Amino acid sequence: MENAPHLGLIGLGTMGAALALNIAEKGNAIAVFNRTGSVTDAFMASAGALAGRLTPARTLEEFVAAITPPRSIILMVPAGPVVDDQIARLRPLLGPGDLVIDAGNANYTDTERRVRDCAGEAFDFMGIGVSGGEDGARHGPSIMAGGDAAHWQRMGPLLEAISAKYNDEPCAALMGPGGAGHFVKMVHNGIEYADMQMIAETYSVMRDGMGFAADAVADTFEAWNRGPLASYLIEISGKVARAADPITGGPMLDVILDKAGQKGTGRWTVIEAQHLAVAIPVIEAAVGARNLSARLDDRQKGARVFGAMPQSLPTGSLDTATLEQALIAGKILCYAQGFEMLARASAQFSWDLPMPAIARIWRNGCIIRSEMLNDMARALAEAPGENLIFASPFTAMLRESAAALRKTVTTATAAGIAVPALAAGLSWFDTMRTPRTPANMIQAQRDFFGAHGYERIDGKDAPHGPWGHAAAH
Ligand SMILES: NC(=O)C1=CN([C@@H]2O[C@H](COP(=O)(O)OP(=O)(O)OC[C@H]3O[C@@H](n4cnc5c(N)ncnc54)[C@H](OP(=O)(O)O)[C@@H]3O)[C@@H](O)[C@H]2O)C=CC1
Ligand SMILES: O=C(CO)[C@H](O)[C@H](O)COP(=O)(O)O
Repeated sequence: MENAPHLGLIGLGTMGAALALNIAEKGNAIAVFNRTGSVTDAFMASAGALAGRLTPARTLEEFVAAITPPRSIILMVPAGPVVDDQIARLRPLLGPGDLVIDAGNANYTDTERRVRDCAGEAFDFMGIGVSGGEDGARHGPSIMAGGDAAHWQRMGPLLEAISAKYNDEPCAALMGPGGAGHFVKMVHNGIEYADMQMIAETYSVMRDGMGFAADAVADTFEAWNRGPLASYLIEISGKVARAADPITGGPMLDVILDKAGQKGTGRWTVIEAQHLAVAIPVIEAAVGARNLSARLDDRQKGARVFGAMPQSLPTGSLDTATLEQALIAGKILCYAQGFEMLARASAQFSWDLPMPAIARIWRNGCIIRSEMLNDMARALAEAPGENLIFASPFTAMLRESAAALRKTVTTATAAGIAVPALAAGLSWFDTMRTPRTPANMIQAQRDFFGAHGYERIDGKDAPHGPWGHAAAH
């Protein structure tokens, strides 16, 4: 039976190879195919004892023929046209009962379109979000599935088996129909961008403002990883800061160009947030910071024209305990925005997203896994409709940490250390506790130039003005 798979996987890159081995390790036979045949050979050579459960194929025809119907075929290829191309190539080879599963980082609108397009086909289609990088894919990722109950009934047991576990609970769940799984994965990545950016901002304060060498930065992150900030991203930040460059012998961080890459999921999150009219300024700032990081020439010109930033902080003006509290506050505010976006999408698209389950399956396996997500899962279960800042224990944590966030943002800003994500979190928080914002001025301006109208605070009728329109010229 080992060589009669119902399962297949296309795309033996970083994620696909690791996922295929994970699937095989859990006792499943699986056929594998990769566009470049030599990659398949290298993959099989590295599979060791698991090779007996793997059926390599040289052509797509051979691959499909090697899978016993009903077939479940996982795609692990780059998002976008490559997925459409793979589906088009598979179309003539598949039959009733077959299921194609896109496990890459697809844009959820593409997934919705593919689900619609497959409605008239013999085979079926579902999209799942997978997080955890190579190690997660190999040993247990977090899996956000999109599809209907029948899809989950069919694929759920396998997805749960290969997923990470938190206290024996699988970090895999059905998010909702169509593109819901990929939407949740997209927001996961938006939060990932923001988490990473805020950590990088505290690194900047330590490096540029406090004169910390890389080892001192590593010591700080290691210490934080033993407290409320304990998380995969803090852990790897400590390891990154500790690493030495094999060429110069100096800190690895010091030789890495400060130009952040991005494949699009963070940008998609920001775009979708605008469509949903939900404010996620911490994630927006993180995406903007990546964009600005690419403009090295302009940044060098700016330093020449206006004077270089940042400057050192006055001695004793900030310490690592304050920075840690600032990051705790920033993290809570960022997740509050991310979960609010998920709640808004859930209502807008009638998805009924399982909010507590989302926090639960992010507790392990994925890149944003952290201790705090356990409390978030509990808070979302107790008060599903409530923004996290109003939920226990986060209200109390914010009361304790908000002053540190303000001190960090103001002190860093005074020294020209850019902390856009932390500052965006603070402004959002300040707005969320402002009973009367200056939006009355916006409404008056809109009515002045466009007769858009406004509401009065006393509820009385207010058609327009009075603005004395001659004054406009
Ligand atoms: N890397 C990560 O940490 C994570 C990645 N993802 C997502 O998983 C998917 C795969 O990523 P990853 O494994 O990192 O990517 P890799 O670049 O490592 O692998 C890409 C795979 O896709 C194949 N491929 C590329 N272009 C084509 C094409 N035109 N036609 C057919 N096959 C093609 C490659 O085959 P060949 O060998 O022939 O080039 C290779 O097998 C992406 O959607 C990514 O966003 C999701 C979570 C984490
Ligand atoms: O999905 C992921 C992690 O969850 C991938 O690693 C993704 O590539 C990260 O996004 P980017 O490359 O834009 O930083």
